[in-house]
Amino acid sequence: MSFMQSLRQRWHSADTLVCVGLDPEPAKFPARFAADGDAVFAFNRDIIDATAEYACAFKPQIAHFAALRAEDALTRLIEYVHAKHPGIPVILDSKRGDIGSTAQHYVSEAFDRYGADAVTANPYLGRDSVQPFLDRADRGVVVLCRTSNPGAGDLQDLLVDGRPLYQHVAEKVARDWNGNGNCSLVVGATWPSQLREVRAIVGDVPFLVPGVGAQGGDVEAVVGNAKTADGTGLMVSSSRAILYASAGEDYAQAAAIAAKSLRDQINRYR
Ligand SMILES: O=c1ccn([C@@H]2O[C@H](COP(=O)(O)O)[C@@H](O)[C@H]2O)c(=O)[nH]1
Repeated sequence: MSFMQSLRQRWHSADTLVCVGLDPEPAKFPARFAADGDAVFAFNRDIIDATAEYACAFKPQIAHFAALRAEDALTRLIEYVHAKHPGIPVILDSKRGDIGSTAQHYVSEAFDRYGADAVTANPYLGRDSVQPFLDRADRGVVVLCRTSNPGAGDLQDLLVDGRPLYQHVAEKVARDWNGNGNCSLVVGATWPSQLREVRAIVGDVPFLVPGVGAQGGDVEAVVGNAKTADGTGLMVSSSRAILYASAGEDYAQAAAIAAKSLRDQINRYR
């Protein structure tokens, strides 16, 4: 099954638009992991098991693993999701982008080395840099459009032909790059009006929406502005607010409660 088919099936079968972000920070792990040489894997595995029921996708962020030299844990975690929670797609958040010949290696990294179902991609280098990702029709390509960070507008809002650059990205992806139907867009929860604008441009193209939870994005505004007509179309992503909901022995239970609470809040406004 392709990424898009898995995602749509998961939205409906599990009735959830929550994407659980996996951003390991060992300093925030509960004390029991201090002496565990495989803590990055073990902590994330527990979070995955606790939150799977509420997840339409998992999103490991590659820098959080690479900085810890924990690429092996990342590989095993993606395998673990596929084996223990089949049907929940994994989005590797690596925001890759380079000339085509190098991009091909980023494609292999995400899909062949790590086995991810989708990957985040930076459109800044243009069509040929994203093409190797687009060609993997069974995998998802999640293109940065209007990111959640405070400085997102520095470049993404620059006017080109009278319209902000992020709107051009949205239009290009929806009209030109999505021939295989495997594209989605990153639009931050912290920008409600931009969510609405991008939705109006791209129709039913799914959004990965980081920025709720620790970054303070408003869930009601996200859902109201960005859901599709059938009440789906979103992967509302939260990492720290779920992962580190408790630093005590109840960390997994607290993560489950946080994920369930986000799912319920989203569903209230769908
Ligand atoms: O625009 C973007 C794109 C990616 N991210 C990533 O999402 C998570 C957010 O973590 P929280 O703890 O829920 O704030 C993180 O991995 C970012 O690298 C983003 O925040 N904004």
